[in-house]
Amino acid sequence: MGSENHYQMNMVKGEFGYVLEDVPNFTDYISDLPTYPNPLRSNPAYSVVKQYFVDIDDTVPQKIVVHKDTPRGVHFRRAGPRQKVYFASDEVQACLVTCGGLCPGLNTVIREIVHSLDCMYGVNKVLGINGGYRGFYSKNTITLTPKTVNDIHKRGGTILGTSRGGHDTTKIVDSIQDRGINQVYIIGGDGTQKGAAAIYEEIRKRGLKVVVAGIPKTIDNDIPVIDKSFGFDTAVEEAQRAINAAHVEAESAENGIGVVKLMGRYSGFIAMYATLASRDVDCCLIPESPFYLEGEGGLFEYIERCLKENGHMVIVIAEGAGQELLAAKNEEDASGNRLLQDIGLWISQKIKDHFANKLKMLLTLKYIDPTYMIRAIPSNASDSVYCTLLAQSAVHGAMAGYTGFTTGLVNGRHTFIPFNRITERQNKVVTTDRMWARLLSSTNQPSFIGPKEAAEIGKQKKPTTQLLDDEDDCTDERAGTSFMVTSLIGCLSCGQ
Ligand SMILES: Nc1ncnc2c1ncn2[C@@H]1O[C@H](COP(=O)(O)OP(=O)(O)OP(=O)(O)O)[C@@H](O)[C@H]1O
Ligand SMILES: O=P(O)(O)OC[C@H]1O[C@](O)(CO)[C@@H](O)[C@@H]1O
Ligand SMILES: [Mg+2]
Repeated sequence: MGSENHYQMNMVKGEFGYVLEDVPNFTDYISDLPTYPNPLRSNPAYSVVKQYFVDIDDTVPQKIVVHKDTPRGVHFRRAGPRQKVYFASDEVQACLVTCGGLCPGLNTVIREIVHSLDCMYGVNKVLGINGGYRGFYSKNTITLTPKTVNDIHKRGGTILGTSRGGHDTTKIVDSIQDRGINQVYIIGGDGTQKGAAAIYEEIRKRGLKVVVAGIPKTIDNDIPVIDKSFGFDTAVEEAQRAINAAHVEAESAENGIGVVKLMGRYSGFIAMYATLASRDVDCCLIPESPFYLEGEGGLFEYIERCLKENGHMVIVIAEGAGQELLAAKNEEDASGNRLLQDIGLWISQKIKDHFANKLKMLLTLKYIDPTYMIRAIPSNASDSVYCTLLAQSAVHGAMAGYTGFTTGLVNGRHTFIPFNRITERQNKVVTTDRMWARLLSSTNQPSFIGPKEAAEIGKQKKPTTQLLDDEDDCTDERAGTSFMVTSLIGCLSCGQ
């Protein structure tokens, strides 16, 4: 076994190409810390469960499809309760913060962290940071108890409020120190996890016994490594209502077209899965697959064909699709994310103009933008269970002295993932993988790839049985989970 220690990740190498990308622990930078038996041992609910505690050597492979001679590859530490903990119950002062955009399930995660700390570990000092990162140094905190958070999972949004921008590492860590906080739970997307990594690094530099635990939140499902993010199933489910409405409108009119815009700034997962689930969608446009309007193989030609054949059609478009076709806006939000133009409105106008002016064809187009309505609802049943398990994993990890980690589901198992693995790239739909092919074959839409480009892609293609090893390939395979979408279709990223 060899090992390399970095601030954000401890890499342990074993035999047969085994690699453990381990998360930091207090023991990496603080010596002689006292430990305590896990209070769950005497908890009537859990004490009877056989093998309740996770073995120190349990790890979860990132790739589950292997050949007999392939290296064992990257593994992550399995989440779950440990025999020993690094905090006495009355020593813990925890805090929770939510950052970035809204997502179904935020309140469920908040509730479950507060409840897990209390019911499992007897921790009852928990603060809520108001209004995202800037709340650490510019707002009052709120006290969170099992009673005050008891019903919040039934509501959308976040009871703590959220914001973009305002991440000031020094001020945040000063505030953590001043308030005597020693467990920080940070719920948010890719930007938030980058901010959490900076907070963890500063805490470590100061040598503080303070856990930084991330819970990945992204309605767009744009966080890599994990099987999927909470709220995604809910978003796909809720999107069906908008697609159904668009279909009803389109079907009821002569040459009816329904256009539905769904969220997905850089990743078109919601649009892709909502399309696959619906069966009423004739065309799905996502940021990862550039498209064009005019000429052979273009969108207008396809629309004309659909209208001739069926008399109506439904188009789903992700908000980040086709942005290159619009005049650049060059504006950013407070976190530095590029502000997008309304592609749904733009494309609706283009379609109307084309059919009225060029083809002199009468059509009825209805544009539906349900994006914020979808984001604002509470989590559905399967996401609620997922949120609960993520929250419990974060609490178990924190109590066991792990820090600088994000909790996440990898191949259906809960794991602790180093921040740098979560923040180094974005999860995107891979248009050369099977899932996008399934979508194209289900809608019959053009691939918008010219014959020349297709030949190029064909040349680059690896043999079909080759296992995927480099970072652009699918690293998100998962075992069948009980979740609605994943269990039916497989890997969200690559469609294996
Ligand atoms: N590179 C970074 N370093 C430190 N903080 C960051 C960084 N990127 C973003 N943040 C902070 O993280 C918070 C959330 O970031 P952002 O608005 O990009 O949302 P997000 O977490 O990516 O969620 P989503 O994009 O899903 O809405 C903001 O307060 C922002 O200042
Ligand atoms: O309007 P806001 O709050 O900046 O959020 C919009 C963005 O947030 C997201 O929902 C991600 O959280 C994106 O899909 C979307 O582009
Ligand atoms: Mg983001």
